Amino acid sequence: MAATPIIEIKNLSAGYDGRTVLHDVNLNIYEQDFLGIIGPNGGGKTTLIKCILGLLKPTGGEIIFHIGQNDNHFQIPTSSSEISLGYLPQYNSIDRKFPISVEEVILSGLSIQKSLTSRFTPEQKEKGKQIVSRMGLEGLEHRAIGQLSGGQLQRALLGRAIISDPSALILDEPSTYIDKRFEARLYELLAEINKECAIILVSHDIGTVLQQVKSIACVNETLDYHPDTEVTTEWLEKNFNCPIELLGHGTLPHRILGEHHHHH
Ligand SMILES: Nc1ncnc2c1ncn2[C@@H]1O[C@H](COP(=O)(O)OP(=O)(O)OP(=O)(O)O)[C@@H](O)[C@H]1O
Repeated sequence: MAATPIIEIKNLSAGYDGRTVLHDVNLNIYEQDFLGIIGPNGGGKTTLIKCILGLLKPTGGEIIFHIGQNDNHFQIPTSSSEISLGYLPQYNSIDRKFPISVEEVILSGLSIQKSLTSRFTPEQKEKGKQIVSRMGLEGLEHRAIGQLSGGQLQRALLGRAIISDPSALILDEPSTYIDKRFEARLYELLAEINKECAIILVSHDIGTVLQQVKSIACVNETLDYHPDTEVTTEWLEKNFNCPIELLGHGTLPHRILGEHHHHH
C-alpha cells in the first residue's frame, strides 16, 4: 500500500520583512513518522514550524494537508486550521502566571472552536480524565499551572496537545522544560503516542534526538532530510557549517553515528 503523506511541504520559502530565512524546503510527513528536526541557532526551525502550524504565511511553495481515511484524502491548500495538529510550545513561551488549572489546560486542547465560557460535554470531561491519568497527573487536576514542576507542566501541555487525537504532534524544544528527571518518561510517552500519531520533534539536543527519532532533518536555510538516524559526523558538520565539536555535544553516542573519521 503506497502511503500518502499527511503533510506535504513543497518548495517552501519563508522569511520576515522581505528577508528570506528558508528556501526550497521539501518534506513529507507520514502517519508513523517520528522526525527529529535539528539545526544551528537561527537556521529556521521555528520558522518552519510556524509555517506548518499556519502562524506564518510562506512566501513561496505550498504545504498540503491530507486528512481523513486512507482512501478518502482531501486537501486544504492554504491553511492548517482544519487538520488536527497537536503542539507543545517552547518553554519560554508559556505564561505560568496565567490562572488556569491542569484540568483546564488539558481540556483547552479541545476548545479551539469554542468560546472560553462554553461548557465541555461529559464525554470531553471523561477524555480529560483519561489524559490526566495517561500523563501521570492524578491528584494535580485542580492545581494552578504556576505551582507545577517543569516536568509536570510539560506533561499537562503534552496532554493538551494530544487530547484532540491529532494526526501529527509537533514539539518545540521539549528538553528545555528543566525537570531532567522526567526526560526519560517524556520519551517513553512519545514512543507510545507515536503508535497513533506522527511526531515532529525540534531540538538542540542532537544526541537525545538521534536516540529517539526514526528519521532526521537538518534545517539551515534549507532542509536536508535523512531517512534514518545513521547520520555521519560529516553530514552533521556539512549541515551545521561547523565542526561537530563546536556544537557542544562531545557526548554524541557513537553507536548511532555511521562511519566517520576523526580529524583533530
Ligand atoms: N518575527 C521575526 N521577525 C524577523 N526575523 C525573525 C523573526 N523570527 C525569526 N527571525 C529570524 O529568522 C531566522 C530564523 O529564525 P528561527 O527562529 O526560525 O530559527 P531557529 O532555527 O528556530 O533558531 P533557534 O535554534 O535559535 O531557536 C533568524 O535569523 C531570526 O533572527
